[in-house]
Amino acid sequence: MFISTEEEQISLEVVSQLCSNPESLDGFPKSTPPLAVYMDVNVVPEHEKEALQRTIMNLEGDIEELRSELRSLDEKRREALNKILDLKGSIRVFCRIRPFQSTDLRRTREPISAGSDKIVVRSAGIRKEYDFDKVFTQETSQEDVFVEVEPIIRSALDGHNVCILAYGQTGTGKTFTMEGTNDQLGIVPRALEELFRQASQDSSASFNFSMSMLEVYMGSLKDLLAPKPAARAYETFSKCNLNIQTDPSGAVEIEKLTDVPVSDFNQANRWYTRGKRARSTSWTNVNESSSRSHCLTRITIGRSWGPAKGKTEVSKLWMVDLGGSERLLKTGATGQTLEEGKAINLSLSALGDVIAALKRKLRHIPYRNSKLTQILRDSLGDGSKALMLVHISPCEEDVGETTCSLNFAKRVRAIVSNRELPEELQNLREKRMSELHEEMREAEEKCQKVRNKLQKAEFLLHENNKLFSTTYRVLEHPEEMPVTHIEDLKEVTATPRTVDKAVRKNISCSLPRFMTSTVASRQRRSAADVEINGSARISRSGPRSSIQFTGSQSLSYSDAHFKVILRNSNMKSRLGEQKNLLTESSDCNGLESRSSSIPQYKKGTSSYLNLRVTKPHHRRRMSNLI
Ligand SMILES: Nc1ncnc2c1ncn2[C@@H]1O[C@H](COP(=O)(O)OP(=O)(O)OP(=O)(O)O)[C@@H](O)[C@H]1O
Repeated sequence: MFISTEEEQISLEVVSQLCSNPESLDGFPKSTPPLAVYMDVNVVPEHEKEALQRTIMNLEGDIEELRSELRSLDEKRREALNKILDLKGSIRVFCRIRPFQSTDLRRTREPISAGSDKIVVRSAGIRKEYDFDKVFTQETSQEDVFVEVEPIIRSALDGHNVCILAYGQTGTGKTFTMEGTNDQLGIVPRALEELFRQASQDSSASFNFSMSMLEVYMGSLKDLLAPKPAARAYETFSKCNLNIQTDPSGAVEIEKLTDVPVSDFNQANRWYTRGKRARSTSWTNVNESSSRSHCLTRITIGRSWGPAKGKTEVSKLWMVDLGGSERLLKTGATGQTLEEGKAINLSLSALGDVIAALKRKLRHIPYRNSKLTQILRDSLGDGSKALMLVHISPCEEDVGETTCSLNFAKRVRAIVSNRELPEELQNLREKRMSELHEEMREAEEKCQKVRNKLQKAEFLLHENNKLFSTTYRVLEHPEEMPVTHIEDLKEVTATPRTVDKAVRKNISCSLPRFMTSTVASRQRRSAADVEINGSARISRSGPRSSIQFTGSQSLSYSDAHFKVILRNSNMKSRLGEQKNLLTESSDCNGLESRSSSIPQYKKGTSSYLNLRVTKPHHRRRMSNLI
């Protein structure tokens, strides 16, 4: 700490030395051996600084270890989840039955009966059974549906391409399942929320998200998040006919498709609402129902992990509300409606072919047969996960459509159901499944424990770093000094002007004329004072370091010892003993350059020198002054 007067800045180090050795004031400096003056002074002893540095280093080491432990646990959890999903099948098919509605013709006999993974249809004396990975009955809530969907969303965060498709006859609840309503949110908004929630909890990786929405209508692609003029009018549709590109690695990109970065759920949800609005208004010239097209929402997930988050990978989560499947003969569609129906049926049939080929592990997968399958190519193939939700109506009059949808599901499922496996294999599969679930649960539990430890260690590191920087940086940058220091400094610097003007006047008078302050120097000084006071105000509102200086460690100009020193220096000035030294140091250049011309015994030890030298980095604990 140093003290600033009108004409001199006096190191408190000198004050400290002098106060602890009052005799040195007499005949100073020639009558006493040179005092040891520490030019590089710190408020806190060096060993405390080192201890704090050691603590910080240890904490940094701990954090690195915890992070790597978290990474390997997360890797275990990912592997287990992946195996579970693979065992369950990388393409899974669920069925959801829409509840009866007031507009439905209710018959006493209901053609559909449901089990947890089975649907039975009875119609015209024929009974047909369909197996599913999961069946959602009319009572199933949106939340219960999402619980089953959630693991596949986690899998998208883990780096897999994922595709969730809602399939079914018009009016069976595809949009209800995907979008939902304001009070019964569907899969898309829930998935967006879940992605951001899980990403924020995953400290083993960092994530960034972007979002696109497009519509496939009669084989053409339309960007739903494009700037408004391009999205509004039907005439501009052709301009929105985007091209699908596939690179040699098989990754699909849609040329010029708007891809907006989204940083939180609210932002993503706003874009989603905008895309839905664009979908519902964009085709009003062409058709009245949005079910004439497929609506695709894509979330691109960038994941960085590993040491220094150096590894990155990108995955895609597609959520698709497919166009309604129709039996064209039954609806008696003609003209444009007939063409739309044909286009939808063709693309749905192409989708069925692709999924069935993938299920059967065929060598040729017919992706090229429709725009829809070209777009989803890299999210339906190897290493990706797909979930199809087939929607059916509970009504008797829709039983034909229902059977078509269930047959489609049977085809894409294309696996031997668990019940059809030999008992031994069934048991093995079940056993492996429960082992994997246990592995995953354990890994998740451990992850949580490590995460808690990591949080604590990071908090401690932050606090120690704060302590270090407030303590040691302040020593070098007094303007950043915590409030108690500032108060001390203010007391020391302000008091002379208000309390001890006479002392300053004496000092000033004792100096040769060329050493006294000019108008400009006074202006500079008052500007600096304003800065110090300003800093003090700012610092007061900021957090305080846990290392605080006590009142006893401050020194003011009203301090008796200090006045003695000032008087003494004043007296010596009057005697002209300082003249040479003061002249030498008055250029305010570095001490090094001056010291060469100073006799050895005065180098770094002369209190005279210190009385004159301004060394803003110098601070000294004041407790030994008292
Ligand atoms: N599980 C459900 N619970 C409550 N209401 C539902 C459910 N499924 C569908 N509905 C209601 O049924 C009606 C038709 O649903 P929706 O529009 O989602 O069908 P869709 O298959 O998307 O039709 P389209 O193919 O024409 O787009 C809506 O009013 C919707 O709210």
